[in-house]
Amino acid sequence: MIAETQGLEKHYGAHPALAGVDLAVPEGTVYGLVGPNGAGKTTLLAILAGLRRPTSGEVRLAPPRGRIALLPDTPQFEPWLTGREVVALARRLVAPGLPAARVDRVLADAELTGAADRRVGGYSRGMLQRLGLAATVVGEPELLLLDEPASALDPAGRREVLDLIASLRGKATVVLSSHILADVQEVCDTVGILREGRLLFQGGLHDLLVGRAVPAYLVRLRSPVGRVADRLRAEEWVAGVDVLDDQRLRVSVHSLAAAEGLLPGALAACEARVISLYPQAADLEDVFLELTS
Ligand SMILES: Nc1ncnc2c1ncn2[C@@H]1O[C@H](COP(=O)(O)OP(=O)(O)OP(=O)(O)O)[C@@H](O)[C@H]1O
Repeated sequence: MIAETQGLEKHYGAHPALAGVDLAVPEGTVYGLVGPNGAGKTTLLAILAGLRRPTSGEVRLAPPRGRIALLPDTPQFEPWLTGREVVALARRLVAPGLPAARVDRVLADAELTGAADRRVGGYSRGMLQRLGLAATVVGEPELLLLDEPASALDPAGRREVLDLIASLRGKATVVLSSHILADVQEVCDTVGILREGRLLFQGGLHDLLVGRAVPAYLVRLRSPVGRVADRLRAEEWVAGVDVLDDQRLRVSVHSLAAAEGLLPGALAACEARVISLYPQAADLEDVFLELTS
């Protein structure tokens, strides 16, 4: 593990923001810390970064402090500096030994080459977030802590930041916090679900999704769906059928593997004219609701 905590607690006055967190971040993963507002995500990241002291519990970090970088949720830069100056300053502070050419390299990775000599006071939110990432990775940290890196951005800005984070896989370990579950599902391989200062689940995204939310098939038909829905409901391997509109059915099943063999035959038996048939993977949002409700 590159980062671990044991029995971590943080109280603000009498309020327990973290109530016994055993975090385990495997090296090389993109770890998504998810939870609703106030769950304790920022507090946990700030403790890992050494910016806040825990009330009790242990923190074990494999890299030295200098190889750990935190990007806060709304990075602030002096507005009169240019993007290049911001990143150059970060390099001089955290990794003076690295070649200066690295500044241009990370600016290019963040797609800021064209804007590098403009003052950051005129940057959009998405550009500021990408600049923050560039300034965070310029020192080649081993562990990157990103607090809500994409949450405040529009879809295009989020896309760019998520792509940038995905490109870090294999180069560094990333822990990012988010309350946007689709982002976490897309970019993370390990997930920790935090609620009211407690980890409700921690492990591989795949392990979380498999066997939790009910698996289902989305079936699109050219023929009327009502009769087919009634026939399928009678099958014991079918958990339920929702009629979504006059062409589409959502067929929930007990096991995708069993349904793979049985559903085509059942549709053929009703002489249904099938346009498409898709398995619907469980969604982090469903599982999150199931775990936190
Ligand atoms: N400096 C502080 N003083 C007092 N209470 C605090 C402080 N910082 C956080 N809290 C409280 O601790 C709890 C956890 O806050 P934290 O910011 O860590 O959660 P979060 O999951 O990051 O939430 P958000 O998504 O809203 O940023 C919240 O109830 C918050 O009000």
